[in-house]
Amino acid sequence: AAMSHGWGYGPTNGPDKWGDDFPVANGPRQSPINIVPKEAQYDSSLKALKLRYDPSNAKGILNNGHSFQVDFDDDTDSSTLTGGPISGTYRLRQFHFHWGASDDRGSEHTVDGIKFPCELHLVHWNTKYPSFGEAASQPDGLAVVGVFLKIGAANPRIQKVLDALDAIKTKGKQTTFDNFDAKTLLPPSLDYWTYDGSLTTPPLLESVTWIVLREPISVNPAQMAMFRSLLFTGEGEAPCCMVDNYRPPQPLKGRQVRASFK
Ligand SMILES: COc1ccc(C)cc1NC(=O)Nc1ccc2c(c1)[B-](O)(O)OC2
Ligand SMILES: [Zn+2]
Repeated sequence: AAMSHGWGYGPTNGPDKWGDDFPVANGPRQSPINIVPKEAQYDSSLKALKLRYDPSNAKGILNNGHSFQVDFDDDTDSSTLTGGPISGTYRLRQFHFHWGASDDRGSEHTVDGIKFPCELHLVHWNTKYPSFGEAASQPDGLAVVGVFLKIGAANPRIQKVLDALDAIKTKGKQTTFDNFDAKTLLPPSLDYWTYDGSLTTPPLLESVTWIVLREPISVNPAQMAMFRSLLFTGEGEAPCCMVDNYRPPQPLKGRQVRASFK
């Protein structure tokens, strides 16, 4: 039955219910997955990732009711992803995160069953298509770089993003966010696992080449708490904390996970 109040992460509209409105939820290339490093195949033909981001492309930051995202101007090829497992040029459109109510969970991908407290997704679309929307419905339309966050030392690079969250506490709020270099959010090593998958939120389109970095970045507990200060709900609604906005791992269904490193 159609979800009366839209999809979410609660007991009545969460990941187990998404298949009611989005049958592709049970498709052959759903995401996220549990990554088992020992079963990933090293592929020497995989190229190094090349991320060239122009900080001036950052436009705004938005609470979309499921996460928050930083949006970029993707009208030109000034912020792009090339190399890695993909061919052609993919443009950076936005990045966002998924996180838990406590540090023991929150990531979407897991590694040997381990959940991280948070996961960053940098979303890029294939410029062989005329727009993001078009690309999102094509099997090679999107390339998403996933980065795990672990609890450790404070991360000065993420602080500018976290300091903007006060202004977008409730669903639908957005504010300007300029001059931000998303490359500063990446770890020193760009070693990655890659596999063919999907959006991890409805419409769950099977259009994503996933590129999950092996090395996490760190945030300290106070920074992690700032993620948890956001609300799923809009202004004036009964407040519901934005936490546990992650989909659990989905069946691999015979897919191969490749590694860019030995
Ligand atoms: C209602 O949302 C839409 C409507 C129309 C179109 C064409 C796309 C979307 N959604 C969308 O792109 N989500 C989306 C995009 C990229 C990523 C994820 C979700 B993720 O898996 O969390 O990480 C990578
Ligand atoms: Zn995501």
